[in-house]
Order: sequence, then C-alpha cells, then structure tokens
Amino acid sequence: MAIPNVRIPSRQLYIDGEWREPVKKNRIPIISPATEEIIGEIPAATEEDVDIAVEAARRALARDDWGSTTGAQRAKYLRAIAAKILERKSELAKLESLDCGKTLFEAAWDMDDVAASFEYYADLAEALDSKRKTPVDLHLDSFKTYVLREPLGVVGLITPWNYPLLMATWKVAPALAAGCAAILKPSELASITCLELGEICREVGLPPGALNILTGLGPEAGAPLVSHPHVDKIAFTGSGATGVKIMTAAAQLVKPVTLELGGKSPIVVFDDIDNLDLAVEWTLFGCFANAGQVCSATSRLILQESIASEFLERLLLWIKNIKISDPLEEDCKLGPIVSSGQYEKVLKFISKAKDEGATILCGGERPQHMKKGYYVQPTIITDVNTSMEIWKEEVFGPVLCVKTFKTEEEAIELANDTKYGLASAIMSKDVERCERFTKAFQTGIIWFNCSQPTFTQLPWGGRKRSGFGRDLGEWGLENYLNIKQVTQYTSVEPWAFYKSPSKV
Ligand SMILES: NC(=O)C1=CN([C@@H]2O[C@H](COP(=O)(O)OP(=O)(O)OC[C@H]3O[C@@H](n4cnc5c(N)ncnc54)[C@H](O)[C@@H]3O)[C@@H](O)[C@H]2O)C=CC1
Ligand code: BAL
Ligand code: NA
Repeated sequence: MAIPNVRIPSRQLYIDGEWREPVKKNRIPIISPATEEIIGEIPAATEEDVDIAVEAARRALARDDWGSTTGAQRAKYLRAIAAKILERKSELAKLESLDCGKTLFEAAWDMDDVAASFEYYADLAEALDSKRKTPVDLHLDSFKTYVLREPLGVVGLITPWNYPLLMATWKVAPALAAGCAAILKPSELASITCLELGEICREVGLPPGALNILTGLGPEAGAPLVSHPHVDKIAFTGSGATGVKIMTAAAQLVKPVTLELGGKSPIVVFDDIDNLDLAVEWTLFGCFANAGQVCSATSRLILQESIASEFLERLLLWIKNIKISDPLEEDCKLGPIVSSGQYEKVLKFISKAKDEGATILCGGERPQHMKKGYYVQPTIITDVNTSMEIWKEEVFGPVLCVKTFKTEEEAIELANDTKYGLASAIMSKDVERCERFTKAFQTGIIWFNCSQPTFTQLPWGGRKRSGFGRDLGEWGLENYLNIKQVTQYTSVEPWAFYKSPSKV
C-alpha cells in the first residue's frame, strides 16, 4: 500500500449532524507515540456537550427520518458508510497508525474490518424488518400475542484506543442497524479516525443526531453519559477499573450495561503439534500483534514440558525477525505503545516481574535503535509462578510469560487460574482433547490451533472479570433492541374473575 501524505484534520465535536465547538472550548493535544511530538488536537467535551448531544439523539428518534426508518432504509446508510471507509482506506489507516502507533499494515486490516462490519450489520438491519413483529402462538382462542423488536433508544458507546475505529464500529454499526440514536465517546488517546467517521456520516447524509461523536476525557465526557437519565444503555470496552465505575454509576439508574474488559488469556501448547513453527508463529501473533495491546492477547504461554526448551529456542529465533520500527515503515511488525503512561506501565510490569524472581528470557527494554517513541522490545518471561503479578495481571504490551505443565489436568488448571475469562487457545492435533478443553476453558472465546482471528459473524465477549454481554454477530444487534410483548384479548366472552354487577 502506498503511504499517502495526510494532514490530521482539525475537527470539532460531531453533534446533530454538524461540527460544533465544545461549550468550554477545551482541546486535548494528540501526541505521536512514534515521535513523542504533538501532531494535532481533538476537542474535549464536558457534561454540557453531553446534554446537547443527548437532546439531539432524542430528537432524531422522535423524527420520522430516523425514528420511523425501516431496517432496509438504515442498511443503505450503513452500506454508504462502508463504501466511504473503503474509499478513504489508505488515508484512514495512516491516521490510525499516526494516532495509536499500530503498524500501517494492521491499521489497513482494521479499516477492512470496519467496512465489513458496517456491511454485515446492513444485512442484519434488512433482515430485522421481517423479524420486527413476531407472532407467538399460544394455542388459545381468547388471546393473540406477538413480540416486537424495537430500537432500545439513546445509547452511549464508550470505546478504547487499541483498535480505535474498529472497536467504535463494533458498537456503532449494530446500534444504527437497530435504529438507536448513539453517542460515541472514543478514547482520548486515539480519537482521530472516530472523528472522521463523523465526517463520513455527514457526507452520506445520515440523519442529524442518529450518531453523535464526543471526544474528551473519561471522567469529563464519559461519566456524564453514563449518569445521564436519558441515555438508555451503555456499551463499554476498556479497563476493568473503568468498567467497575461505569457499572456502579449505571446501577444508580438501573441502566443496562455491557462490559468488554480485559484479559490474561492462556495459550496451551501440547507436544503432539505437527508443526512446531506454525505453533510458534501463532504464539507470537497471539501476544505481540498490535504490540500486545489486545484485550484477548494470549499472554500466558502454557507449554508442555517435553517440548519446552525446543519451543522456546524456536520462539527466540522467530522473534529476531520481528521488525521494530516507525509503524509507517514497510514491514514494521511492532510499533510503539500508545502513550507514555501505558509505556511506563508496561516497563513497570517487567521490572516487577524481575524483582519477584522471574527471568527475562528476551527483550524487557526499549530497543536500542529507537531513540524516540514508546517502544518496548518483544519480551518473554520465564521462571514464573502463579502468585506473581506478571502471571495474574493484564500488561497490555508485548510481554509473554511462560509456564510449563506435564499433564492435561495441570494445563487446564493453569489455563483457568485467572480472574479473567475472555479467550483461550489450545494447540494440539488431538481433536478430542481440543473438545475437552472447549468444555473446560472458562472463557467466551476459544481458538484451536490459532490465536486472535476475529470474525464479524461470531460473538465476542467474556466471563468472570472480563465482563458480560457480546459484541458482533447477531448478539451484537440484540444489545440495541428492546423486546416488547403485546397481548390482545380476542374473545367477546366476559373474563369472569369478578362477579359482574349486571348479574347481581
Ligand atoms: N478491553 C480492552 O480492549 C482494553 C483494555 N484496556 C486496559 O485498560 C488499561 C488502561 O487503559 P485506559 O485507556 O486508561 O482505559 P480506560 O478503561 O480508562 O478507557 C476506556 C474508555 O473509557 C473512558 N473512561 C475512562 N474513565 C471513565 C469514566 N469514569 N466514565 C466513563 N468513561 C470513562 C475513556 O475515556 C475511554 O474512552 C490498559 O492498560 C489495559 O490494561 C485498555 C484499552 C482497551
Ligand atoms: N481483537 C480486537 C479485540 C480487542 O482487543 O478489543
Ligand atoms: Na494518540
């Protein structure tokens, strides 16, 4: 892909189909994770802007041009958005890469996934028309009933920085498909492409207020959305700590939430694998793609003892081939961490692991050849025990910790030895064993002989401290629908529960 010359657009908040300056006129600098320089700025919304956006969303729902649309009509908007994303793919990919530091190659992948997701939910929006009203046969003469699937209302979508436009799309696309009016609050660490989604919505003529985009800080722009009485639901992806705050605030209003939080996912490798290199490559990809800043990263390698030394030797050879560079450089496979705060946090995890007695088998530091930017070498940590922080806590960086096992039972116990429950992977050629692990793994996502491939059609979400609810697939759409039952008495006979006065 030729790297286009792009300018970072200077945008305002996207409210009611227009660009609007934040009431308090505050802005937040955009800091390049690759150079540490300020490369632009984004508007910073506050409570006042949230109020204006919620009103705009409510008006959109009350207006025929959004509130009375069929799924087929909404599908046209979603397809038009997908087409614009693809038209601007190389530019958007570069903006994403500049903003969050992911490699240009991965950013381009994200843009394909974004477009595919809008197209997928366009199909589901169309299909919704025939399911909008579903009769339920009670086999009774005196009652006729049906169930309606309606848009849930005004929804608040709070998203992270690791896949900025993709994580926003996983929520925006189904919310619009369902007919909701949405307010998106992307992460202050990477909002550029989400603001461009606003421009795309404007260009395709999405009715004003159907999607509003408020950039800004979590406590200033996210929290008021959660506690706003006219926001009917919050869908969140991000850290466990913020998830707890959101659930607590939403509970005061009995507001439904879905939470996609972090993980510390295992990848279990058995000695019967046919192809060692294949397993090694998936292990690397499972932990180092997107510089390890993936909620489902398989960051605990659980390795059968009989192949441990051979496997680790191969891992070290493969790691040498990972090109660490400016993420826009061709063939870059590991870019910087998103921000100085996250960078410091990752390095602290590594030094704590050392302090606790673990061995840094490779990496563990800033790569010597990168003088600027928040780069961390791909890191493998061994001699880990299950009480160490590095075994228990999500690092969100390119850090793999390793433990070995002898028996299948031991492997299952280690895999499930975590408060999280997002994903698990198993590498083995024994299909029956893989089936046993499917049952035993306490996670919402299971990968056999791979790690991380993610498809729009399949449910995405976790258990335990990884949260609840599912993005993607038909489950993603259900998040934004209100189920309403309608029961009609069709008989002319009296109900006859009370004694009728006419008969006294
Ligand atoms: N599950 C996942 O995909 C992600 C997990 N994380 C984890 O979170 C850690 C910290 O990253 P952060 O960027 O600080 O995550 P965060 O959870 O604070 O941020 C996610 C979103 O929540 C918003 N937010 C923050 N405080 C809020 C509040 N009180 N009310 C409403 N919204 C609020 C943020 O502005 C952002 O849009 C990472 O080190 C990583 O472990 C981070 C990003 C994605
Ligand atoms: N693979 C994208 C899911 C996430 O990290 O949130
Ligand atoms: Na950024």
